[in-house]
Amino acid sequence: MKMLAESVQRLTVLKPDPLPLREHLFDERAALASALARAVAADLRGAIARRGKARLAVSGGSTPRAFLIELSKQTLDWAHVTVVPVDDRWVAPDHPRSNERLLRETLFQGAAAQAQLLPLRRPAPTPESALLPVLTQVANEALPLDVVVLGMGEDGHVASLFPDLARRDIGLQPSGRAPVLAIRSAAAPEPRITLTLSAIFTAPSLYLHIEGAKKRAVLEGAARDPRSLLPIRSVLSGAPVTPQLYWSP
Ligand SMILES: O=C1O[C@H](COP(=O)(O)O)[C@@H](O)[C@H](O)[C@H]1O
Repeated sequence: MKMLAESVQRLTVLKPDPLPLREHLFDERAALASALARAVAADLRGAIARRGKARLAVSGGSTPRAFLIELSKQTLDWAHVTVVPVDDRWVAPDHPRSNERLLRETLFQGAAAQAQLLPLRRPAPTPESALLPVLTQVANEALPLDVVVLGMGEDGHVASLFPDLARRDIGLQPSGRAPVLAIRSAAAPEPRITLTLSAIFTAPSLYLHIEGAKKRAVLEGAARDPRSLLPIRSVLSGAPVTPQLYWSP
């Protein structure tokens, strides 16, 4: 495994707005996937040791596939782990764009299939019509989280919190009241459902899993610019813990 560097850095030169970020940089995606899986598994074991259960929220999309497969191979008491996607697309669970499908195909394999999956998507026509039962179940069974692994789109979105988010007052507030939000975005081809930052920020371990030079430039731009309205900036500026960046080209 090659790791280029690991350090705690402040990713801005614009004072007074230092944004702490602990960086784990790799030159290969496979090395990143196994290192991140080991780190997340250690956090989950710690949570199970402390309180008998662990709650994990993971991102969807294309980036986390190798990491989720590596995580499924980690030895831990999976029967005491609850997994919730940080967001999902409002499509059938067998649809190629379903984040729930990604989780079932990758993480929920072998011993890890004993974990409890808490899907965000329901067999209802719209995310708005299912919001109350989903929100209630997330609040009761998934929060507070122990570990969150957030991806990021090239437009700076995290989970399904897009730059054109209408309800920034709910989705991006560090201590908002609603843990779940229904999403309609011009950037997304389908309706979505997502955890809000107030739900994400309940976790004492927050990882950013970001791959590629373009996404890194977006991240660093958002970290440098205090006026940035990108959702990733709200993560960096609002997180109550130091986010850990796992990055590879
Ligand atoms: O739509 C989504 O996008 C982001 C980033 O996805 P990627 O394909 O660029 O890795 C992801 O984190 C989120 O969970 C997903 O629903």
